[in-house]
Amino acid sequence: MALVTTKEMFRKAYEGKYSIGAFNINDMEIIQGVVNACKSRNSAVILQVSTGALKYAGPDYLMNMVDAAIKETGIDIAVHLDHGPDLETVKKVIEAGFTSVMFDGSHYDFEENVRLTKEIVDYAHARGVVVEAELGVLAGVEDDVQSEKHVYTQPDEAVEFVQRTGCDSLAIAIGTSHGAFKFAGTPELKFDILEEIGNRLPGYPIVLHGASAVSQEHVATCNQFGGAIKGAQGVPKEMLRKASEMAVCKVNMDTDIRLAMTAALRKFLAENPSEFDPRKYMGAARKEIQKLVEEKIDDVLGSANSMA
Ligand SMILES: O=C(CO)COP(=O)(O)O
Ligand SMILES: O=C[C@H](O)COP(=O)(O)O
Ligand SMILES: [Zn+2]
Ligand SMILES: [Zn+2]
Repeated sequence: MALVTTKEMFRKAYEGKYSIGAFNINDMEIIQGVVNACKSRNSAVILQVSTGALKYAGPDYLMNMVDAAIKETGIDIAVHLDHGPDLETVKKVIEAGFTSVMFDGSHYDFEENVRLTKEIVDYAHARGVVVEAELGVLAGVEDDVQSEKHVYTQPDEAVEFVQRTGCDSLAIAIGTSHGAFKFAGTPELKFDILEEIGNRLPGYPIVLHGASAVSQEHVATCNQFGGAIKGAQGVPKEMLRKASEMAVCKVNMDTDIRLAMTAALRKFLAENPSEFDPRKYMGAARKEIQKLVEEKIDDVLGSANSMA
């Protein structure tokens, strides 16, 4: 049982052809739902914190809840900064005890991304913290930057980028995007790019952002009980499974947690109109998150017993 970096997790995941789930955390119920599922499956996990979550909950609240989760469950947990924008934020979370940071320089040009990422890597490695970087741009809104089209990661650039920066893992763009509306038509991912990067960087862990599957059941439940979420579509489970068997070692999911939580809350409150005890409705949300994460481990990630 420990607070760990992702180093050993990724080594085992790569060899075992599975991936580790990286779930965004914002409050206690999300943390508990996720780690209870991981405990029940004996799975390692990454809990990741966006700058929005840092603002909402604060690094110390989140870190102390994660410490409690480790104590309670005994599972291996890495605490990771998601889409870190600058060195200042990186310094702040390392100070709070995070074991892994992402620097997202994907919206800079290649040379600037290399330079800034290298600076973060030097700072983090000197403190025993690992670094995820990003190359290529996901379509949609990312880090407050809107991109109409995917800018797929070029395998040549990926190899050069990893060699020059020394980053520990790399997020690539192969057609996924953030949020609940990933594809207008038939879902398609560029597996040829992932395959080539995997061949050119053997043993190197690749990260897939925007990897929520968007449960149609959760969307339907939201809509049945007062929601208005139209045309939501995620990455098909089989594609995520395939990516996990390839070089992808970290699968990022936030939207799926949001949908599970919202569906459970809407349903509970609609069906129990006289109830106003937060422990009842937040408890229902926590339970739904746990069920979601257990299904992820079983059907998508393949990370059960990764603690053994
Ligand atoms: O990539 C993510 C966080 O970095 C989350 O992606 P989703 O929006 O698909 O859940
Ligand atoms: O990549 C983005 C994550 O889904 C986090 O979203 P957020 O910035 O709204 O917390
Ligand atoms: Zn980005
Ligand atoms: Zn992301």
